[in-house]
Amino acid sequence: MTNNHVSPREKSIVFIGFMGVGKTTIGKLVAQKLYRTFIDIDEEIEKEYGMPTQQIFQKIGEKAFREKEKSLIQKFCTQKLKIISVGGGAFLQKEIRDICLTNCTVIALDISWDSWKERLNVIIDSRPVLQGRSMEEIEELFYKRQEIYSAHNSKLVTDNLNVEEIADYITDSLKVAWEIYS
Ligand SMILES: Nc1ncnc2c1ncn2[C@@H]1O[C@H](COP(=O)(O)OP(=O)(O)O)[C@@H](O)[C@H]1O
Ligand SMILES: O=C(O)C1=C[C@@H](OP(=O)(O)O)[C@@H](O)[C@H](O)C1
Ligand SMILES: [Mg+2]
Repeated sequence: MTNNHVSPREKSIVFIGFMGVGKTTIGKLVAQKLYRTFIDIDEEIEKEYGMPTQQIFQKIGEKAFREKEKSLIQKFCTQKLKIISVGGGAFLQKEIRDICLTNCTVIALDISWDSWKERLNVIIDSRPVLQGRSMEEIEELFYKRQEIYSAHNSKLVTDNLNVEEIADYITDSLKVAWEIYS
């Protein structure tokens, strides 16, 4: 089942981008502004396993996490009218990229390395992928991952914007696009 036949207005919206760029925060705000249901795929995975991501990686392993990530993305991204934030590693899987791009409007949130590194302290405890890596290794991962985020419908560079400004900009842009295509 796909929902690639649905109108742009009804398509679910998916936020992608590197860990800590703001997908969960912005997704939640955009959902509120558009009166839509918000789904955070990491939160759904955590609910299924009954433990935080950190523990899922430690006790069950990344492979199981990635399988669950794929099946939940398949489940929610084929529904209409949802606002969905996927984890920063989701687009490593081609199947996930295809599901999202076929069924949804994919918005990439981008940030420069200089701005992002200020955020590392806030996020590191809950991001197993970043732990035990040097700053140089994290920087390398940051740039390597940019390739997978290039598969999108639109992109916003978020440097120097607060979360309200970002959510307002995205909401307004979506409304304009929906008017044009209606
Ligand atoms: N535009 C922004 N400016 C400042 N802090 C931000 C911004 N967007 C997100 N944050 C903060 O960065 C951290 C990571 O945000 P989060 O939404 O969890 O990112 P992601 O889901 O992409 O990993 C949170 O503490 C959040 O409050
Ligand atoms: O980039 C990644 O590999 C991951 C990103 C995380 O989500 P956020 O991008 O919301 O931090 C979460 O899915 C998990 O820790 C793995
Ligand atoms: Mg998140």
